[in-house]
Amino acid sequence: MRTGHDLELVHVTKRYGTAVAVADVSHLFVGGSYVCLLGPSGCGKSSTLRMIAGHETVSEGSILLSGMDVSRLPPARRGTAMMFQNYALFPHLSVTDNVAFSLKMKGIAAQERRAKAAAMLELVDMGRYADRLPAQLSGGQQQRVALARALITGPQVLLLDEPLSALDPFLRIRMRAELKRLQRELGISFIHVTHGQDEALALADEIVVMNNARIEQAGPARQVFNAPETEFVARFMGGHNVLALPQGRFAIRCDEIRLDPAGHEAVVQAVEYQGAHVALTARAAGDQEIVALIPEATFFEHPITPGEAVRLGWDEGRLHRLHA
Ligand SMILES: Nc1ncnc2c1ncn2[C@@H]1O[C@H](COP(=O)(O)OP(=O)(O)OP(=O)(O)O)[C@@H](O)[C@H]1O
Repeated sequence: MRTGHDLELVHVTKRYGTAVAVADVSHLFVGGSYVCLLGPSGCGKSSTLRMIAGHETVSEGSILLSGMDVSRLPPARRGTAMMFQNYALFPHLSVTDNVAFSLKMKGIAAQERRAKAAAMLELVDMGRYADRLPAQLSGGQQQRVALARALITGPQVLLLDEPLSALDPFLRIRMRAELKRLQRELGISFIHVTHGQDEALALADEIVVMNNARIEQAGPARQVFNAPETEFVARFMGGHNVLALPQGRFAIRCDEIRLDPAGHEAVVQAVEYQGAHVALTARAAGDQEIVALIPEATFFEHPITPGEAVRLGWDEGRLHRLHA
């Protein structure tokens, strides 16, 4: 559903010399939503984000924000702001001066700059670090400062390039909850580049999966996970088997496969304990590998070891036909 603050890519292509990094991509990013751009290394995610930010020129096509063509505007005049992977804070400036930097460039008076910076630092829970230098902060704290610095410009769209990749796993999960909270509170769009499926599932209202410079599939997180349209999306999102059946190729979630006396014969190759589930990797007729996630309690009623023959079944209705 369109809103007044949508961001729209219309047949956008990015070339570096003869190499095509983004190939004729069109997409509507609905205003006020959290979108994750997901895909393997080199698929064109960062190029897409940098074109939206204005840090990279568009080779062909246009970028519209709130109905206005911003493709040729400088970054500061687009209504977007970008938070970089390495945070890019000025090392010699205090936290407050880093956050207020863009306001200084706009010629806003010192008192107003400080008041706005203080409010932004409160928003990201960094008020008490206002006078420190970046080197005196942890990675997670530097990231909050970088967020405040991006948000102070009042963007309609915040662009985040792998914002969590430099954090340890514990902090990453905390910060992602924080990002989601901020997006909800501010009501603006966040477009977040990641190559982490879990991150995208946890955060996104919409997931846009890119592959080979194109959008392979886009939709609500649950839909992309549960109904992958292509083999690439099924394998990249994980948690699925791709089955070659007489009627065609299908995806089915690994937790939809069960031990079933009436099912297909297979020989167990590996057994992996995963806490809530046990993952059985088995080989069926036609050299087909099938992974079954069996609930832990069910598995341990009759534990299975590699080399054993099992029978695996599923509901036909849970199969999703793959289109490529
Ligand atoms: N400045 C550049 N000059 C030439 N080629 C580039 C440039 N930037 C990116 N590319 C190429 O464009 C393609 C897409 O790169 P991009 O950085 O957009 O991918 P990505 O999906 O963000 O990858 P990653 O997850 O590794 O950051 C890659 O093949 C890359 O080598």
